Amino acid sequence: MPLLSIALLALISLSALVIYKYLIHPLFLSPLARIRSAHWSAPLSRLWILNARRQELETFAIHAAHSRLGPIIRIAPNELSVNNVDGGIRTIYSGGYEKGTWYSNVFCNYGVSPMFAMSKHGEHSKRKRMLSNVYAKSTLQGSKGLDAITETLINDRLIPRLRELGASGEPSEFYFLLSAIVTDFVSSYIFGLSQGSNFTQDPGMGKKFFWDYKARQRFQFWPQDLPSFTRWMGKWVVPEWVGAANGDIEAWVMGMCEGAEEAVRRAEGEERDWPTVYAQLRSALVKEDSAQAESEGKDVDVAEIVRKRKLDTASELLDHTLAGFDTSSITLTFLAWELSKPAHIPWQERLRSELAECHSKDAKELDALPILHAILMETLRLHAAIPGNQPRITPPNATLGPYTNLPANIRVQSQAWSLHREPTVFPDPASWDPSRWLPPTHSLATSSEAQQREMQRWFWAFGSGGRMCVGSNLAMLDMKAIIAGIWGRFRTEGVGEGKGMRHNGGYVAEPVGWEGEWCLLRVEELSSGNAEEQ
Ligand code: HEM
Repeated sequence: MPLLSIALLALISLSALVIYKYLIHPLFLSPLARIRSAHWSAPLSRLWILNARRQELETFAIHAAHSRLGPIIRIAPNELSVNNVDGGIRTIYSGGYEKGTWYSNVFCNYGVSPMFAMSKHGEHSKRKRMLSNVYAKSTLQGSKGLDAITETLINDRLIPRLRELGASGEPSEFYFLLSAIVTDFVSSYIFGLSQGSNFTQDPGMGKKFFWDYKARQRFQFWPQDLPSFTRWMGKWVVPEWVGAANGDIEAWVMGMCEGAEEAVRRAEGEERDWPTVYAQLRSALVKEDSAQAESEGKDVDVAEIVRKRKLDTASELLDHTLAGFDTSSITLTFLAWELSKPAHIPWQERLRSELAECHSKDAKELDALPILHAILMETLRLHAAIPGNQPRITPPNATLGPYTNLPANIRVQSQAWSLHREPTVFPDPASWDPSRWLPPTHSLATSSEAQQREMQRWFWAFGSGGRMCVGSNLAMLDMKAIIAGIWGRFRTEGVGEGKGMRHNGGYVAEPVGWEGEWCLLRVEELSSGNAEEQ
């Protein structure tokens, strides 16, 4: 056979193979071919979804596609999005579907994975068992240390700061203020009040951290979705200053860890200065490594274990600090904005009356207030801080809704944005209406008991299953304390058109801002009534 014919034959075979692999199989033969596509190109390439992710518009693109095509859609050759509870989030997030590398590509600190980024179930659940107890509702509500932290943060930091802002007569940026107070809250519980941040009284430091964090977040797409390409392109896609900002955050958290370690060694002082989460993780890691050393017949050296585990500890607690700061500040900023709209002033007044009736304002009592709870739940629904995709990887022979025998290693994702806008569950889903969450016996309630149960099943602000938010109870507690601290004695009013309060359409939905402003509010201190300290 002449050489030319052999080459031609090879070329034809290669072309046939390429056509089969990249056209015929994904379009007609793949088990995913039965599933409706969000975009004509989705069965053939990831370009459409990657482009939406790069522009941080994915959440909206996926939502529009679900609204058109139903609860299970194909968004790339090997990627699905699912917007359903039964046959959807209940299957995907209740075990068996691992996290994959999407999280570990960016959520590693000091080069070490915290539990959030651990891809395998075994190591993740071991770490989660070490920490769940300090974040349990009963632990938090019974913690004298947290009680004292709350009192200091609200009475000595937040209220005086609001008073200053009110007295100035100028509108104030609430995104900064709320970021500062939630960071102080979460870092004080983790590391102890004296070791935690004090951004509320030092807004300059708070802003530095805020901008370092934004730098870290803005370039996440590249290493997260295109890790090999990013390694190859380096600073051409992720500028060097992002690494520097990240380094500053790591150094700051390491400083808090070192302060907490000293507090543990001193083992005395006020309850509010005890580093609850740090001490718990330290003791669990020491226990684990001591057992290992004993089983190998070696001496146990606690100081050496603490030194060896320094980065594991810091990485875990950096993640909790950032998770607590970012999500709660976004939620509270949207809440402040909603409550300050002229149409929602009646909700502000109802909240104030409810708070006036509540005397001790301890965590348990605040938790039981229906209006406060309804306002927060409605904000978490409409303005979920993590409304974007939470990807997982299918195990072999997975079943999702009517689709059986799905292959392993398919990326599947759900998003709170769409679950929370399901009109059959949340009527008039685009409107902020706390009354839907009020108990059916309340005079302003609009949902029956059965509707409330259904809303709870679809409510996904904190995720679900084994990877659900470990800090959800702390978040609810600190946000309720902050809301009570503000609207118990201050009135707020929106300034301008709120153009900055549009959601980002990525994994996290912070308000995107407009000309350097997010949520500008005017604050006024009320002279009477609810002015008791917490
Ligand atoms: C409004 C406040 C909060 C919201 C809306 C929120 C939301 C979430 C969501 C949706 C997840 C699952 C994410 C995923 O799998 O992709 C998550 C996980 C997590 N959150 Fe939160 N969170 C909040 C506050 C906090 C706080 C205060 C902490 C601090 C302790 C925290 C620590 C974590 C951690 C460590 C995980 C990973 C859990 C695991 O891997 O098992 N979060 N959060």
